[in-house]
Amino acid sequence: MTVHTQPVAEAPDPRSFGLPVVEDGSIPAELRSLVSRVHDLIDVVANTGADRETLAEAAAVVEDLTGRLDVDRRQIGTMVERTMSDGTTEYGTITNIVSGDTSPVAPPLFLERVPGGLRGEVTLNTIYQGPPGLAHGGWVAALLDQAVGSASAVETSPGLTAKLEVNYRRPTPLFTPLEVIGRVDRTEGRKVFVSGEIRAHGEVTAEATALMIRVQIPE
Ligand SMILES: CCCCCCCCCCCCCC(=O)SCCNC(=O)CCNC(=O)[C@H](O)C(C)(C)COP(=O)(O)OP(=O)(O)OC[C@H]1O[C@@H](n2cnc3c(N)ncnc32)[C@H](O)[C@@H]1OP(=O)(O)O
Repeated sequence: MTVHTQPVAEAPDPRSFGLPVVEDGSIPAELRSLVSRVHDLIDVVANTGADRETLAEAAAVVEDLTGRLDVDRRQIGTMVERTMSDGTTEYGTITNIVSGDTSPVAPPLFLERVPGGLRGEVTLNTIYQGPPGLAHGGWVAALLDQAVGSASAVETSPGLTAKLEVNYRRPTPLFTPLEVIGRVDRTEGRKVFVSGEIRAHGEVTAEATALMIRVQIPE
């Protein structure tokens, strides 16, 4: 068995997989603003007590907007290139449901490099509600999957999750800053063993171990 503690490969350029890449700085501020407002809209719509006339008007306005915006769709698999605070270049899928720049559903989770992995902070609203006032377990798993998958990508090279085990230690609250951590524990060829956790008020609410399989880079 070979155990690597150092990066085992250069991060591949997604263009070599035939994927389009946009720089995060080239995403228009107006689009970022729209994404943020639609995120708020989803939360409001899920909880509104507005009267029927207002609801009908809102549905018509949203239908009209949807039609106007449904032009020039990006190619599926479009990636965003960003430079992390330590200078590392990172790639992420632009509509990634957890951290995509243009996904209105994403919390979003932005992760920064720390020794051995990545760390981020996120606060969840009712979009992510499962039990009353608490995060849905599937979303807790999604946050952890993203954190450990991204940690694996920046510490070694990108891969897919082969196995993810989550221990739910405490309920994960909504409207509370959450610390999300992912790290690489060891690598063995294409296998990357990773772990992570979510903390609320410093207490671990969920922890995960996972196995990532690094994708093979085209020659
Ligand atoms: C450039 C692009 C940038 C992208 C940026 C991404 C950012 C990341 C953020 C994303 C975050 C979100 C992340 C997501 O959402 S990833 C999306 C969710 N995951 C998937 O859809 C993955 C589906 N599964 C597969 O595609 C294949 O099974 C994979 C690719 C995983 C392996 O199929 P592949 O044909 O390639 O490999 P192999 O079969 O030769 O196996 C190789 C080795 O691995 C061992 N093994 C395999 N499976 C398991 C298992 N379950 N338990 C234990 N061991 C397992 C196997 O025994 C062998 O070991 P060894 O015999 O060598 O010792």
